Amino acid sequence: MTTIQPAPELDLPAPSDGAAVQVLGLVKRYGGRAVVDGLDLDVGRGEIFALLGPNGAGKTTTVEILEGVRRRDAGEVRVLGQDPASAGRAWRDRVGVVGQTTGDGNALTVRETVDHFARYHATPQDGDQLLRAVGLDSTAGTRVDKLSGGQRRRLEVALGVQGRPELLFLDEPTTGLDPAARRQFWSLIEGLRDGGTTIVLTTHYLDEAAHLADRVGVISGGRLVEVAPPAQLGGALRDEVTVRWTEDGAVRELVTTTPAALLRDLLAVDPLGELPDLSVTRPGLEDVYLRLVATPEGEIR
Ligand SMILES: Nc1ncnc2c1ncn2[C@@H]1O[C@H](COP(=O)(O)OP(=O)(O)OP(=O)(O)O)[C@@H](O)[C@H]1O
Repeated sequence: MTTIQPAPELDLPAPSDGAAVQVLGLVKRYGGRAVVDGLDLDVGRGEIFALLGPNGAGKTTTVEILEGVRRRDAGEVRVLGQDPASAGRAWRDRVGVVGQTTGDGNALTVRETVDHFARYHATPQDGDQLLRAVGLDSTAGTRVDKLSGGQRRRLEVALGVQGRPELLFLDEPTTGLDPAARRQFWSLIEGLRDGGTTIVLTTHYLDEAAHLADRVGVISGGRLVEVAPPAQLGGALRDEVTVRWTEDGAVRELVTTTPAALLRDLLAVDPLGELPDLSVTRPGLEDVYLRLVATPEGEIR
């Protein structure tokens, strides 16, 4: 059985004030088609912000523009107070990036890789501490091309936080990790947040967004359709309760914002009657999310 250890403490930068990310009217087009289409976004310092959205919604494009590795066609972007399109080396040192996994390996060991990349940072994390934090201390002598997919992902996360970034971008960080490794990763991220690091992550896992994020932004068709703390996502949609029961052998279903009144009305028809198989269900995060990203025709955008 795998024991989930709390992530060891990392040595982190002191938090500073002001917004970490400010985006206004961001547009990115490919071949005349806007894949990011007037996106506005603010992320506060010290916040964990999760971008959720279906395949092709524009998450990676947005995050890569914020990282300064993709050009935008229009809009204002400030990341740690600077425009990433023109920011220099000193800014790059303050930003950590963990992109979508490449699956590439090399003949260096895990430890050699960590030591190699340490040279690129002014004040890198201690290598032993870093490998312990991502659960790779017992794999330090293994060649990178011999790692499992999940172990490689841990190494990529280690390299992303090695320079003690003030702001960390994580693109689908736990894709390919087993449940225990995901939990360990979550505690690593919480440790970073507790130390003052701002984190912007993209994910397809609703439980991950619900567990980690202070706020979730739902992106669909290149626009942010909603931003809220996970428990408040969907606003009024959350009040739409589904009441189900069986009547004359058939399942009946009604959606209402006033379930008590509906039940009173149903029982008033036959006060001594029963409502077999009665259930009253509030929508979960997944129901709300699917409604937010659906087109008026009910398809996923
Ligand atoms: N270099 C490119 N040239 C042309 N189209 C692109 C390019 N990169 C991305 N796209 C298109 O832009 C749209 C948004 O892609 P993006 O990768 O940002 O989506 P995503 O929300 O990250 O999706 P996923 O969840 O699948 O990773 C998609 O339709 C994609 O095909």
